[in-house]
Amino acid sequence: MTSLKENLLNQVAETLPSGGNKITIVGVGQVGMACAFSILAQNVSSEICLMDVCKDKLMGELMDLQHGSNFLKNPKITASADYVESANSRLCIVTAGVRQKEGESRLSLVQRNTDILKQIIPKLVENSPDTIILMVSNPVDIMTYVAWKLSGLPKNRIIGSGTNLDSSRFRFLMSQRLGVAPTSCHGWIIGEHGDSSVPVWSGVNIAGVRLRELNPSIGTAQDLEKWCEVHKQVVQSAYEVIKLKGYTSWAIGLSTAALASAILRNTSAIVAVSTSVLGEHGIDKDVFLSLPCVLNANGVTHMIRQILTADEIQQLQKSANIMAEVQANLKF
Ligand SMILES: NC(=O)C1=CN([C@@H]2O[C@H](COP(=O)(O)OP(=O)(O)OC[C@H]3O[C@@H](n4cnc5c(N)ncnc54)[C@H](O)[C@@H]3O)[C@@H](O)[C@H]2O)C=CC1
Ligand SMILES: CC(=O)C(=O)O
Repeated sequence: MTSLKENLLNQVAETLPSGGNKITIVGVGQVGMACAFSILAQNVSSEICLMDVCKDKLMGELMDLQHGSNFLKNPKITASADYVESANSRLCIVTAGVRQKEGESRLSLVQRNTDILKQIIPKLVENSPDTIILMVSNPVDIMTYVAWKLSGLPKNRIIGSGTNLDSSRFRFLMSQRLGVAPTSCHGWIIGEHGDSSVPVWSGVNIAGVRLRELNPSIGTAQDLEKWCEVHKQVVQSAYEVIKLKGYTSWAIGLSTAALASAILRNTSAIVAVSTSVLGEHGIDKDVFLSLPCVLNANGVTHMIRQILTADEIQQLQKSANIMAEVQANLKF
């Protein structure tokens, strides 16, 4: 018997398996779902594959998102615990793993999340050998290094969400002090996404006016206006939000969607992401840290040679040494 579907649709060609902008998100916890929602709501991709080991949660999240399809741009949303479903992904975003408890540092998660990545990264690459991997799981700089080692991919195609989020927090907090929009406050946080992050006070500017020219001690202990508190608040942000609501999610979801957009739309946006920094600013360790990078369909294609002060370089090298020390004790 001919089905209703066959009577309705006269097939004239095959449907392609993928539209070419597929994103796989591994881990459907608070962060993975905030990434998925931001990507779908902003129409960054029309095809999302969700993956997790927790099958009930995976199916629940899948159905809940699918039921909103009518209010989106007709995305194709799938979910599976089998990595075959992730095949042909342009981008794989990894948010799987444990998160900090109240007061716990990101670095304390390192071995637990390394062990989890061993189950994930090789399977992603096997099914999507041309993919770009965007790491979000913490400690993100070290997890990006681990993913690079496990994947065998070139360094330009392994990226960490890094200090794109810290820089956004910095710009928001500056905007609160100055009463102008966050996007009009220009400033970069580089180095570790975490406790040793480096604020580039020498470059902070509004409309090209460098704040250090107006206040030469900005960011230092001598500054009477205590602008250094803004960076302290950035470092404390995650600890504070985790204390209040148990986890952070919306800001990292939005930050990740912006990075995914730069990759899928090949924009060459300049963003602070975690990348291999061996040889940059005198760093002699094989570690991943954030610097302003050009991000496009080939991943990180360039790093910006920021003009840093001697103190900023020293802080960056300190970040690199901390990363190298933790990496030396990792069991792969
Ligand atoms: N880079 C950044 O700026 C940020 C990073 N994070 C990090 O993101 C990670 C996830 O955080 P949340 O989503 O809040 O945690 P969560 O506990 O809500 O979700 C983690 C998910 O990972 C899944 N998972 C665990 N092992 C897995 C495996 N082998 N394969 C597939 N899925 C697996 C779990 O089932 C769970 O659904 C944490 O490491 C957290 O520290 C969180 C916020 C910001
Ligand atoms: C948890 C974390 O890394 C953040 O929100 O910055």
